[in-house]
Amino acid sequence: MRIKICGLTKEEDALLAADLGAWALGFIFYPKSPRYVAPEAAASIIEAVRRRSQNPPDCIGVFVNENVDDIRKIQKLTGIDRVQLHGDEAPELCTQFSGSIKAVRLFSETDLESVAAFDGIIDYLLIDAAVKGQYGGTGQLANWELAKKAKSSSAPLILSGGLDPETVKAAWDAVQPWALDLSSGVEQEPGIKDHEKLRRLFREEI
Ligand SMILES: O=C(O)c1ccccc1N[C@@H]1O[C@H](COP(=O)(O)O)[C@@H](O)[C@H]1O
Repeated sequence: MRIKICGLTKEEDALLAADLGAWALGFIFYPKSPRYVAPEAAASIIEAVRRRSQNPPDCIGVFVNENVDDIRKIQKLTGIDRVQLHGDEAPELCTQFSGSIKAVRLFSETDLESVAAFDGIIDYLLIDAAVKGQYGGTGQLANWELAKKAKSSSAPLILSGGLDPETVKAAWDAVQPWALDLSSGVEQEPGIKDHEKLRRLFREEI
């Protein structure tokens, strides 16, 4: 099971997720999020993870409708491995970044048409819950039936949205994604991870 742990703001949480075997760690650079982390703080956490982990996970920066120059500045400052574009970014913007993850919220079947436009441009397609007025970190489940249909994309699928240690197995069995992404479902409070929930998650046999 490949797992991304997102919304990290503390070094000890990131180190634990890395030690438990997370495939990727996510840092939210969207100022309106309660999980926002300043780029300087993220840089220090990423440096610690790379120095102290045997097998350092991919470090991913999450952006919402940010401009290309500001994303590049944060990439350079933090050393993130990839960007996750979690807003209304057009395919043209995604072409500016190699190895990107594009998050898509599927409200209905018609939104599947927008997924096709990213074929060949992105490295991973992330399906998140569709909640009007919120870009992510909602704690709501995505529509797994629509997520399954999005697997027709050429990009490997990462399933996200409201997952926690209790729901990951059902999500994995139902959608068979390439990876799962968890944030609020392994928190004590926004931005602070619950170590017991993280341990329970990685004990799940999927
Ligand atoms: O976590 C946030 O606050 C956030 C804000 C804006 C865009 C994305 C955000 N997080 C991403 O949302 C999904 C699902 O989160 P959850 O498991 O439902 O809490 C995940 O990919 C986070 O990276």
